[in-house]
Amino acid sequence: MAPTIDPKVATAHDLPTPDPESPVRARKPYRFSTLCATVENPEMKDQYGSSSVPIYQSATFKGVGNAYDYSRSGNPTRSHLEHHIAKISSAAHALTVASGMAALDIILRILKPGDEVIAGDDLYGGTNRLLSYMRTNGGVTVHHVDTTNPTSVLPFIKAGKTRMVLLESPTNPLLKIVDIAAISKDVKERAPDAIVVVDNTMMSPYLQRPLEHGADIVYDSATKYLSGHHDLMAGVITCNRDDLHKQMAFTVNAVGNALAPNDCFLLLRGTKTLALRMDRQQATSDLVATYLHELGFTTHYPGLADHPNRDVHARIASGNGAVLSFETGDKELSERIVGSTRLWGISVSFGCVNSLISMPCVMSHASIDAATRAARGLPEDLIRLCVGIEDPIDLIDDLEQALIDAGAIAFDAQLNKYTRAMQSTNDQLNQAVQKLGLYDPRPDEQEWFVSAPGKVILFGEHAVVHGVTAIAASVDLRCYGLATPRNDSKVSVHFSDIDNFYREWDIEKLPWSAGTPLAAGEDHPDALDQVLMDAINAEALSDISGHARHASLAFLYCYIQLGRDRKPAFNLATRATLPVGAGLGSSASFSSCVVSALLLINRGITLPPPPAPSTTGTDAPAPHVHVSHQGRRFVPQSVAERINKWAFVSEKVLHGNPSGIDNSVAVFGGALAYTKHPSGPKMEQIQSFKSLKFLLTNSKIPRDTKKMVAGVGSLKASEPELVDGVFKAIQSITDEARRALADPELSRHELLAAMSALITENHQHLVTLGVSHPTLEAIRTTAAAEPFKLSTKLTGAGGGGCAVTLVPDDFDASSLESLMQQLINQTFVPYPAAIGGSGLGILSPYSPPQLAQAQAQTAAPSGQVTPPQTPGLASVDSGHADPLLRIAFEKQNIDSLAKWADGLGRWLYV
Ligand SMILES: Nc1ncnc2c1ncn2[C@@H]1O[C@H](COP(=O)(O)OP(=O)(O)O)[C@@H](O)[C@H]1O
Ligand SMILES: C[C@@](O)(CCOP(=O)(O)O)CC(=O)O
Repeated sequence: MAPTIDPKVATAHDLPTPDPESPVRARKPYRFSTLCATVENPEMKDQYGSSSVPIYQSATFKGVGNAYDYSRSGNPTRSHLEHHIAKISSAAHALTVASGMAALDIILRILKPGDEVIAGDDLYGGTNRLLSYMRTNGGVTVHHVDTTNPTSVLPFIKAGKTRMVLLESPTNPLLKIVDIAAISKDVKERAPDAIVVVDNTMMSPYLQRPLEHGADIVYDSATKYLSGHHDLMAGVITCNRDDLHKQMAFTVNAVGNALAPNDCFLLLRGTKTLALRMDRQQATSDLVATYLHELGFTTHYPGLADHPNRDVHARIASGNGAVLSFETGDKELSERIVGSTRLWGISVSFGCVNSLISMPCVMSHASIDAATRAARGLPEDLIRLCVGIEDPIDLIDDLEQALIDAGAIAFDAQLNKYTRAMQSTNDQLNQAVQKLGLYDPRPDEQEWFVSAPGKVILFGEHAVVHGVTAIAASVDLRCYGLATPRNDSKVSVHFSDIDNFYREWDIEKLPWSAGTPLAAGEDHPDALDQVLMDAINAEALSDISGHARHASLAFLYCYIQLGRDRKPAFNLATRATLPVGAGLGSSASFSSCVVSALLLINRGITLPPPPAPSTTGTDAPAPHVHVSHQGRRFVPQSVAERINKWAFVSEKVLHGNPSGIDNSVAVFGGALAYTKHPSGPKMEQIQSFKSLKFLLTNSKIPRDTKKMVAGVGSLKASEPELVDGVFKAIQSITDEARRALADPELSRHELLAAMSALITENHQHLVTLGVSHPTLEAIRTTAAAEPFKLSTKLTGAGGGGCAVTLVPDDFDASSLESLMQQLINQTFVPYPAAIGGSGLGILSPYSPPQLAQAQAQTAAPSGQVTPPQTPGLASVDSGHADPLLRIAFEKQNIDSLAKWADGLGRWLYV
């Protein structure tokens, strides 16, 4: 290609609208999106007619006296880009440099010592930093003025002194509007030598063309809208004045910060879709701004009817852009909101196709000191939103979920919509919500109903205790825990599944002073407090033995550790649809129920305000649509993590040295690849696991996880080589299983074959570790025999308990029936299991009408008050503190327990 113009001496651009075809019907000028998409420079035709401008990735050009010699001074790809930028900006000249700040640097080098600059007071932090540098090192005086009011600029415009006026409209991040046209006019009249410079990054040439309103130089950080994908850094400068262009082109060449060829190409490509992206981004911004405004947040966006100087903006710009900001009234609340979003990326910058969220005071504007920020009215709690091209419903849903998680909005049952919570601290929020009659803020005086699933370990049990990765998933069998307040000074437990065990303790007689108390809110250390354990055993459990003693010890240990401040009086009733002690993680689901009830009662965790009623997404008007959560995801991650840490403590009391995999599955649900680690477990959700079908068979041989785990520990000590070899082999089995489950190219048939082989292999290693049992081998043999030919392994601690059999998709119902019958004939209990469901659930405390209905339907046996007697309980003023619920829970048939619990109201899940 032979360039025909000298890029260093550009001429004013004619917009490349074709010449009129006839004097009667003239061709109209191209509109903006056409100009963007059409990269054409009639003076630089490509020799091959390439549709896309080639990248001249060359530092030097051969020959002497040609148009290009060295890429710092000029490069054909850059010439194309600069031509294109000038064209879409309706400018005579464009320069492209390494970043937006590089562009400002080039512009500020026009200044000389002694010059005065007038700049806005709501500037981007980087602009502010460079101006401060010029003040200290360049002998330049900078006046920061409220440019939103043109008259406040007037006193600073001094003929012969003012050399530059730096404007931005709308400002970032407060979206203040500056009348560029009025100020330019004033400057030209009073200081004709002064140059008006406009940072147009917030608008891009699509929405605003300051050169048409009197500006001399316009610059953009092209990292933002012009490129649009956050895949490059670039700055562009446009102007109509030849002298200024010449001076700045000289500086670009002299300092060597011109844009590199590859980035020129990317930027050229990005600009082609500028109008398209911006249309979508600002339409969504309008929705988001309206949503926040209607919730009652102070929202800054020029599209809002009450935005100050909106009329000025409408005069100089043709759109509102895609940056907005809002205030919450509380910096910590803002931090929680920002931290709770998932779709909105926490990042500086804007203008990208992906939506971003940030807090300017701690991010983009952190380089302005706090006192200056305060003086310039930049709120510390301000959240900036930079809207991308994602689906607006997803964006608003994600934002709404974050506002809920952070406690910024609450559901108003009367209005049937979310409204802004009055204040932000928990107590203030509780007061506000209490005033609205939404939920009882006295958690120790209300009933809490919780549940957690059991689990099946598919690969890696026992080895996981010693650092090997295991794969486990939740099963659709759960433990339920109901905490009912008492109005005496006793705490009690009722374990229906352990011989209907019931025991109560005088709260004051428990060993509160034994051991080392934890500070309020402190996490439990790794090791259990043995002094406290011994004291509980001696003082509260001396006459109890077996399962009931272990379960009571776990309960009392956590009760004392978590309840020192409140010493709450209540009864905890537990029941499970899971077989206890059969290797399906009953202890972990029990532990998760115990500690979540204790944490709720003691305010160790708090729930966000209530969720909106679910809709299907089609029947409600956007943007108040809920599509992503049906009670799921309601319990925030931080709350789930805290519950999981305490569930692990309870598991340690029960099991001595557990890996933590069982409680993690009980709390988080789904399927997990889990690896124990000194700095905290590594967990990864496995999605594809859910589609596999299993048959669980209970051998009905009781065994004790603690003893089985200890047994493997002793074998490891006596035969380290053997056991380490087995662990290594198990690690490669779990690695292989994870690879297979994640491999999209593996056919279903191949996946099932691989899983079957790995199951068989893993079981053999467990046999070597000595944790199988003749009954488990019998189950395996039955399932492996003709005509079934299925793979089985023990699951969990072994020594009895359950076996798990993989059931292929094409295994017909009658064969399954016949296999189950054969197992039943051998006195085993088989059941097909659904896996991968929800983790920990909490029955919504927000007085669901269904609850009252369910309670009304539960016939209370006449005159019966189940132990403990709780006179006066009915007077407890809470959502559903009613002894009838406890009676119904304890009397419910085990087969209908899950259904009954589901029917009580809305469950809020992790
Ligand atoms: N529903 C329940 N109620 C009371 N305690 C329970 C319940 N489920 C489990 N536990 C406690 O967990 C222990 C069983 O743990 P473990 O032997 O590991 O069996 P699993 O393999 O089912 O987890 C019981 O001895 C008891 O202490
Ligand atoms: C044996 C083990 O790997 C799994 C738990 O077994 P069980 O579900 O309690 O039978 C122990 C552990 O990981 O803590």
